[in-house]
Amino acid sequence: MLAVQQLEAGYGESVILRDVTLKVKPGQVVCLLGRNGVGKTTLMKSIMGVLKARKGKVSYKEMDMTRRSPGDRAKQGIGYVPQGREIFAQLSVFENVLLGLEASREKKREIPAAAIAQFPVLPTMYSRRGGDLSGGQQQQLAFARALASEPDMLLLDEPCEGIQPSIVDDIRDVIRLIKADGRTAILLAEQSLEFVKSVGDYFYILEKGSIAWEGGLESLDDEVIRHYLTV
Ligand SMILES: Nc1ncnc2c1ncn2[C@@H]1O[C@H](COP(=O)(O)OP(=O)(O)OP(=O)(O)O)[C@@H](O)[C@H]1O
Repeated sequence: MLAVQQLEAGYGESVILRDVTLKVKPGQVVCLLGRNGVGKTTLMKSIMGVLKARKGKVSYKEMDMTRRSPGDRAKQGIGYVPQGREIFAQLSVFENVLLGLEASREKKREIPAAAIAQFPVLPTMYSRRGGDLSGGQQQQLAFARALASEPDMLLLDEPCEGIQPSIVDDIRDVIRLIKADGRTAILLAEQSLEFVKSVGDYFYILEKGSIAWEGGLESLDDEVIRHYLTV
């Protein structure tokens, strides 16, 4: 479904990602792990097209996306919940969700019920400004905005960062529901091992901008964790 091949990307003079190759199959939850600053967000941005690849290829559903715009990638069915959420503070909660509809493949007028079903608090806040919501509520809004386009691939960049435990549990439930439904694949960058182990099917570990390890849940043992993830 998603294939990243020998990707190189960076900022200005600095090369951050080198020779990154990974795959996400339909319906799979693939987790991207690694210590702070190894390049997880840079990889997410490169897959979404917010950051241009310098070398290598990003393909989605067998289509070469490497030179396509982020909007184009969204229209092909890639949803993105960026790190830090990037809610439009001055727009209302409703307008923020509507922005997700803009990315839909077909021109839809109504927010799909499934996009907000897991976040019942959001409709009660539709007229409030996005910037007035708490961090956890903003994260729910970022999910709803991404789900409004009914993506079949969802990029989640550290969705639990700075979020209170009850909302983390809600996010876990949403990911599990998406997984059980089987229609949307997920690439999840996350620091919390406990969280990724509870939802992930397959794991990649980034170290200094390259894939240093990959494997299934059973092989993500204490030795791997100590070697690549312990700070
Ligand atoms: N806009 C930018 N300009 C220059 N360098 C950047 C920029 N964004 C990130 N970097 C650098 O790229 C490297 C990788 O950062 P990135 O945010 O991708 O890592 P990460 O694994 O997502 O880290 P974290 O878990 O802390 O979010 C870091 O050294 C960071 O300082």
